[in-house]
Amino acid sequence: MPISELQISRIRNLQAPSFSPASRINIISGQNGSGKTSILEAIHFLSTTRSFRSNELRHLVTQGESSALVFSRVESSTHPLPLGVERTLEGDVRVRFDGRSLDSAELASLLPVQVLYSGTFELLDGSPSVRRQFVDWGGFHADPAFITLWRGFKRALKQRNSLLKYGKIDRFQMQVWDREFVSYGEQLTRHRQAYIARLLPEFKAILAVLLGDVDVDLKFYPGWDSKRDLTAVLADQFVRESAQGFTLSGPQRADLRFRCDGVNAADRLSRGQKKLVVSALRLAQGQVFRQKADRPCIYLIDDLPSELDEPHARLFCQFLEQSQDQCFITCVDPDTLTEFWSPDTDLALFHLDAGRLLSR
Ligand SMILES: Nc1ncnc2c1ncn2[C@@H]1O[C@H](COP(=O)(O)OP(=O)(O)OP(=O)(O)O)[C@@H](O)[C@H]1O
Repeated sequence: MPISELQISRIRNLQAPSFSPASRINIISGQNGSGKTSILEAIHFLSTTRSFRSNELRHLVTQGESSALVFSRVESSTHPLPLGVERTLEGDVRVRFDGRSLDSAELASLLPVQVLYSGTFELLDGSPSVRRQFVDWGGFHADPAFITLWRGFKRALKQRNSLLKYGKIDRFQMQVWDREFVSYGEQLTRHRQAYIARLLPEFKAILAVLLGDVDVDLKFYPGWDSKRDLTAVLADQFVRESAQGFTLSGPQRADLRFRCDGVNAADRLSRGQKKLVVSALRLAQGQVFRQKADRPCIYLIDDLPSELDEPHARLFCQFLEQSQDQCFITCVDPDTLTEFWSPDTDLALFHLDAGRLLSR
C-alpha cells in the first residue's frame, strides 16, 4: 500500500512537513543535517512506531516536545485510507487506521518497510540479533502463523530463563516450559528455514548482477546442532544452564552466516561490496514479499550514492525501478540520481532546507 500523503509533526528538526509522495520513486535531497534521514525515520515510525536510528523515543521527538506524530493516507484498492501514529514520552502509543486501533503486528503487516542506512552493515558484521530480526521479518510476512509461534517461543524462553536464573528449579514446571520451548522452537525454526530457502535463489540472482564474480554464500544456523533433537540438547546442557542461569542453545541463538572465498564475508568485502550484499538481501526480501503478498513494500534508502560508484548505483536503482515498490531515497546531490529512471516512472523530487521541505 503506497503512502499518498504524509504529515510529520514533532520529529527531530523537521518543521511539520506535509507532502504527497509519488507512488514509486521519491528523492529527498538536502545538505548535511537538513533532516533527510529524519523523513525516513518518520516513515519508519509510521510503520513500526519506532525509529531505526535510536531505541529511545526521546531522541526522535523534537527537543522540547512531548510526543511524535505522523499522519498519512495509504492507498487501498478503492481509496486512500487514513493512518496515524502517535507516541508520547510518557509511553502512550496510539495507532489509528481508518477509524480503528491497530496493534503493532497489524501495523507492521499493513505497511512493510525495508531500510538501508549506515547501520545496515550490521546485517553482515553486527550481532546475531540483527540477522534474526531480518529472518523474522521474512517469516512474519510469509505466514500469519509465524507471529503466534514467535510469541509462544519467546514466552517459553522467558519462563525457562527465569526458572534457571532464580535457581530454585521446580522440575515439573521446567518440563512444562521445556515442552513449550521445543514445540514452538522447532516450528519457528522450520518457518525460518523455509523462508531462507525461498530467499536464497532471489538473493543469489540479484547479487550476481550487483556484485558480478564475487560469490557470497549464505547459510542459516538454527541455534543448536540441528542434527540433534532439541529435547536431547536441553537435557544435555541442563547442568551447565543451571550454573549459568540462562538457556544456552535454541532458536534464540539462530544466525545467518555469510562466507566469501571460504572466510567470513564481513572480513573480506570492501565497504561498497558490503553495501551491495546488504542491498541484495533487502531487495530479495522485498521480492519474496511481493510474490507472496502480491503488494509492494516501502523502501527507505538513506544516502543511496554513498559507498557506491555510478555503475553500481545505477544497477541498484534499476532493481528498485523494476520492483514496483514505493521508494524514499535520500542524497546530498540529486543530480546523479535523477537520471537513473525511465521517463514514465512516477518520480517526485523534494528538497530539505533546515527541516523545511520544498518540492523541486
Ligand atoms: N530531537 C531533536 N530535536 C531537534 N533537532 C534534532 C533532534 N535530533 C536531531 N536533531 C537535528 O535534526 C537534524 C537531523 O538531521 P538528519 O540526520 O535527519 O539530517 P540529514 O539531512 O540526514 O544529514 P546527513 O546528510 O548529515 O546525514 C540535525 O541537524 C540534528 O542536529
